[in-house]
Amino acid sequence: MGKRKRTKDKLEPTRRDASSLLPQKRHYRQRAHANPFSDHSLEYPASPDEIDWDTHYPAFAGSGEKPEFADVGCGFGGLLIALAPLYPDTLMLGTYHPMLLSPLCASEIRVQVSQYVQDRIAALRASSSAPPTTSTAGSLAASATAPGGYQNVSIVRANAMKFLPNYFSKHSLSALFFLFPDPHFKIRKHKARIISPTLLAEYAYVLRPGGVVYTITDVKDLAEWMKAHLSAFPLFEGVDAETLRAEGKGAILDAVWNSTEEGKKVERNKGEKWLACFRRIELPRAVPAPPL
Ligand SMILES: C[S@@+](CC[C@H](N)C(=O)[O-])C[C@H]1O[C@@H](n2cnc3c(N)ncnc32)[C@H](O)[C@@H]1O
Repeated sequence: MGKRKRTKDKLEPTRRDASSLLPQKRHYRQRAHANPFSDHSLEYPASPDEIDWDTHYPAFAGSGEKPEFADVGCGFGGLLIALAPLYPDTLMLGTYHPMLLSPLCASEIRVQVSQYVQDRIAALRASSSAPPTTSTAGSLAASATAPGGYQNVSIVRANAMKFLPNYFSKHSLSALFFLFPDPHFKIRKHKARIISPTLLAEYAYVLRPGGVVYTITDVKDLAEWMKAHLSAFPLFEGVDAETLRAEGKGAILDAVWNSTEEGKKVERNKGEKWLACFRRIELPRAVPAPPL
């Protein structure tokens, strides 16, 4: 009798034992036909009070809790998934651009990616509430014991450059993340950058005094751009990593540095990363007037 070939089907059940609950990125590809400027097909809430947060965070239903951490441009959700068990009582919301094909995350087509992250959160929640199995999948095994069971994370498809205050009320956030944002290299595209003087006023509005803006990028020019704009804005001031670590925010810094999919890609490619953090201060500080 000849050797029997191990077919794909025969391998499937074993592989499924370990990872079937978690969605796989390769199943979430889609045509790249989206019109980058048409995000108006989405309906936006008129204000954060119109949002049914209970559907986002069912385990917190009726608590009146609202998101306190916002990851603007959350990609494949790495930061949220890393932070969720560290702050199980803090609600976190990630946003995506609803349509645009990111020049940097070329494989990310929003609808598909947001579906992937939604499925990822659902799978982590389900595996956290299920009795432990003999699964060897590290992330699932870890999720089964994760404090809070990922009930505190959710995402929305929303253009944060236009609608952030529709999701977050005044001073409601204690942390705002811009991790590896799209660089928009060309000068004529700089207006599309997620950090700009006009938008900083909105970020200062949704962040509470004492709250922190975390930025990181592997693009030096963008790092300088973000630092220059944030430093020049009267309601933000730079805060160094040592100070944040002394305040107990070291785990956040580690997640910002290590946990996102873009960050991991930069790591694999041995690229450099530039981290910069800024505190939302209570009263505007004097800043030098720009040269005429
Ligand atoms: C390069 S990816 C970075 C993803 C993730 N932060 C990471 O580090 O892996 C840029 C992200 O920004 C999001 N994005 C771009 N423009 C946006 C906008 N105007 N509003 C909300 N999200 C936006 C994209 O959907 C994408 O998730």
